Amino acid sequence: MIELLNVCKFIKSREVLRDVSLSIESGEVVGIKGANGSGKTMLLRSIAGLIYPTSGSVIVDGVNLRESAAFPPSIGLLIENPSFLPHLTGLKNCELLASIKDVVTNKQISQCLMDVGLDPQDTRTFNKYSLGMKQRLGLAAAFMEQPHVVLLDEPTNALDEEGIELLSSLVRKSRERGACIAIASHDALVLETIADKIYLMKEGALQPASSTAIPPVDQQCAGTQAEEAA
Ligand SMILES: Nc1ncnc2c1ncn2[C@@H]1O[C@H](COP(=O)(O)OP(=O)(O)OP(=O)(O)O)[C@@H](O)[C@H]1O
Repeated sequence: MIELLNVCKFIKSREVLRDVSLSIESGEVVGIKGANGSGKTMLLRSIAGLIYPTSGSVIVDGVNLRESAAFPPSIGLLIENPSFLPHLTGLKNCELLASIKDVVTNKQISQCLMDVGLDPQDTRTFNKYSLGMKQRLGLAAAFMEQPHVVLLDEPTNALDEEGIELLSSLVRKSRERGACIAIASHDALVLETIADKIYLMKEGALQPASSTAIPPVDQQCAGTQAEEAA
């Protein structure tokens, strides 16, 4: 479980997170939307233990990140541009990353590449990948160890329709196995499709997003009739 309590973060006297409280349960997908520079990435970075709050606390799977100076024990991250070694293939890059924890087999890594629509046998090196292929590889790396916490920053960047479908399927499967998932995205439609709850980040403060859903047809008619009557 992820729990943020009254998190404030100042960077050079600028408040980039303002009294943010948020909890994400196991098996829950939380979407975060908001304007450029509103603080979405900062929020994800604080959950990942990449920045510490100036005040307040971030507790991930029972670990208070600031107190223990630790990273969350089981985490998959796609934050900003995924960086890989340019002269290795996608498969080799993932195998190298996986060797750090050594919790997945090469067969599972190949399967994860296929799950994002990449060919594990592709001999092209990362520097020959298209933007969308790079993004897909970033997603494969984030999901390959089946982490309990998954943080995705703009995961639909550069993805085509098929890529977005595959991403949605990976998110659904992770939710089913009980992962806590946070997704920051400008793509409101994708968030509405895959998130259980959606929040709006505004100038560092987090608030529940008002629904942008189209009202049911009968209500639309009622509205039109009322306008006509008036
Ligand atoms: N390395 C940094 N040093 C200082 N301030 C930073 C740094 N990175 C981001 N900021 C500031 O933190 C605030 C929040 O930035 P953040 O990257 O979280 O926004 P965002 O909502 O993810 O935006 P976008 O939609 O453009 O990705 C902005 O005011 C930004 O200028």
